[in-house]
Amino acid sequence: MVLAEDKESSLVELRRFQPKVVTLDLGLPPDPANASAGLELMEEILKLSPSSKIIVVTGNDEREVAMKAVELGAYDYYQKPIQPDELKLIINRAFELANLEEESRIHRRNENMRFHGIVATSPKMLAVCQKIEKVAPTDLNVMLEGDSGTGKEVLGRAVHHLSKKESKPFAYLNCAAIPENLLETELFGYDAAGFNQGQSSSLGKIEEANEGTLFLDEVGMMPMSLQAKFMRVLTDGVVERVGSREATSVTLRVICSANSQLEQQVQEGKFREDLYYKLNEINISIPPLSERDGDVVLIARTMLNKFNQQFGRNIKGFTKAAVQAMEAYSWPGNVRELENKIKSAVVMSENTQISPEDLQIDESQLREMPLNLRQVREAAETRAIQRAIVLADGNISQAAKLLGLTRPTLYSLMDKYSIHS
Ligand SMILES: Nc1ncnc2c1ncn2[C@@H]1O[C@H](COP(=O)(O)OP(=O)(O)OP(=O)(O)O)[C@@H](O)[C@H]1O
Repeated sequence: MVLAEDKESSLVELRRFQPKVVTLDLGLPPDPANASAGLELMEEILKLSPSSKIIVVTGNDEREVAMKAVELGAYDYYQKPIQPDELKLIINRAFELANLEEESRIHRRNENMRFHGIVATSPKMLAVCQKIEKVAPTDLNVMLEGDSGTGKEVLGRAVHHLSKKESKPFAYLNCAAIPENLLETELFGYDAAGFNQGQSSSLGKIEEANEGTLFLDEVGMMPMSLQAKFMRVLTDGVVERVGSREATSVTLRVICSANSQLEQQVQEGKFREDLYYKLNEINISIPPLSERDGDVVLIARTMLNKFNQQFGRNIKGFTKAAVQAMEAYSWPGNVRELENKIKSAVVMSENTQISPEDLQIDESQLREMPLNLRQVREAAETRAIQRAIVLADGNISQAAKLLGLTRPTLYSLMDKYSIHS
């Protein structure tokens, strides 16, 4: 419990402690008989800490003032003389409500963060998630472009789960992982009747995905001969299995992933232009991890929890030096590399906190920092704010406290740097 005797000291304590519940006697010095200073203070408290529950304490004959306070945002009022047991009851109820509201805020935020397995807080990735939400319900084909390990597959699956086809099949095929001669049967299926080799017929991924979504990973690796055949599936809506002349109707939405060289492949005649445009109805470009301010630490913490559970470990967090190293590292292998480094650190570390050595970060890959002072300051402020928000689990009051700022100042900085909680 924190006590304050006047307006100034109560505002100082409020900034320091961000209390969940405040009891406020409206009769403040220097004129305790007049409630107007008390009401003004109440409004200031609510501006600084909107989630605080304020219980105003008024004189016995000040019911009207009490009602006015409630109208202005007080949670409840209590008329003197004080009966400790009664007041305690009201205070306990206020704490319960404040806790419930906080839980629900955390829950809502976690829901947002767990956007189908995608952990993100950076403006760039939040913009990608917004695009995905927008495009998912349309039936347009989507091309996800980005470097290896940036999360194209998880995002592709999110498109399917957010689409009208969620309850329909989702079939996945990695065009780079299957030898060229087997890719055709994987994709189009196989009809044993056309051959005499004792093999049984099989359904291809196209038919498997019928009425749902087909995800083609690394579509740029599809050989030219199959590109022509696949283009026919998309334009005519029919598929013929290898060894068969019979055409089966299919309706498909295709999501594919590609690296940044696909457009060049098209220019060089190595990938069909018509297929490229058919698959690229919507293009979503996924930024490398090094361009996602604040994501590294957030993803690292999420993965630490996941691997602690998976491997029965109890590593508490990251040392300051580890956080700095993670932020300065360029992550050429993107999220997959981060995932692997955290996994190996969780399994191997002998410490309670993960150190830079546990992460085996290659120091030659640490990024150079800019020299321009404004840029340095802005980047540092952005990172510090994002880190504080992550450490405070999204609680802005808590984050402001960690940063030594007031909530309104933090909000205006978040606005300035387009940081979302
Ligand atoms: N934003 C994210 N939050 C949490 N996990 C992620 C995120 N992005 C990727 N991952 C994880 O990182 C790993 C690599 O992601 P994914 O396979 O989707 O990348 P990719 O771009 O398809 O890679 P590649 O091009 O090499 O196939 C996966 O284990 C995935 O779950």
